[in-house]
Amino acid sequence: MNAIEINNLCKSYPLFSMDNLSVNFKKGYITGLIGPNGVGKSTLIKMILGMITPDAGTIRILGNSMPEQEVDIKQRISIVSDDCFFYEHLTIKETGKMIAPFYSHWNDQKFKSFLEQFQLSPSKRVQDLSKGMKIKLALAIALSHEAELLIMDEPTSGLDPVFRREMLDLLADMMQNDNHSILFSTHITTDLDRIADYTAFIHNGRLIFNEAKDEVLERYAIVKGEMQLLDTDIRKEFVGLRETSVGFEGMVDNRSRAQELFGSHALLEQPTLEDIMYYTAKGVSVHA
Ligand SMILES: Nc1ncnc2c1ncn2[C@@H]1O[C@H](COP(=O)(O)OP(=O)(O)OP(=O)(O)O)[C@@H](O)[C@H]1O
Repeated sequence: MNAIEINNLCKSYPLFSMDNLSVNFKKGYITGLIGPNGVGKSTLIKMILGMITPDAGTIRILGNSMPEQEVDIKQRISIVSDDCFFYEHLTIKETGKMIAPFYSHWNDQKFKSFLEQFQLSPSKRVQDLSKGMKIKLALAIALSHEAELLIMDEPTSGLDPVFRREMLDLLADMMQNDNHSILFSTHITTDLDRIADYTAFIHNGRLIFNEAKDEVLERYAIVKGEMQLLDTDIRKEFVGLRETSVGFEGMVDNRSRAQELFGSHALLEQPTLEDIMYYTAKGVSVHA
């Protein structure tokens, strides 16, 4: 069962295009959406949320079609992003009061308890909140109306490491309930190391992979060796390659193939999600 199903989604801007992107995000899991700057993560999330109209393609969320069933969908999802809009002149308490009637499952007790936990004073005005505090407010709202799907666009970028950790723990707790799903777009791949079950990697408007995180980390490998191991054919095996005067370091997307090719002549290491992002973005022409 999928929380989000995207089929043949297209969107073109003068200097960017997403062509026929198809991807499903599984229900009951946390999927991390990763990719370098400007590859289309926010564009994808905004299309999912109906904030941008796709040129073509279909989007289904929790079994319902966007935008046709947007009103029902919005009751069942929560959004946290650093451009969540709040009225600047309202206090936190007034903001909660204003938002509550929009949700049939709003839980005011929960909202108050998150404000306390996040050390947000109800009498403080939105205009006086820091960027990180606004994210905390968005999260308190998001977690207070029994949403089944939480969509987060770069939620941790304005947060200090202490609250970031606290937030990741909260999300992990939320996942104890099988009915919940999270789509979490971020540059901070270490956050995903901690909590993501699946990782979807987008590059230049294309989906590179959407797989269980642990399988991705096992499939890819960093290969380190001496320059004489490289020839034209071997170079083509690399997703990304970085050469120095003393040797090379590159990434392949098939660890078993690399083991066959290099045997004990090269060192194979497990990459991090950040390595995978770096080498895929840079390609084979990286020189140190
Ligand atoms: N309204 C727009 N008009 C023209 N180009 C746009 C518009 N919105 C986004 N773009 C372009 O589309 C591309 C993808 O942008 P998007 O914000 O989706 O990237 P991103 O992967 O979320 O990046 P980041 O990680 O930096 O937030 C970028 O090249 C951006 O300049």
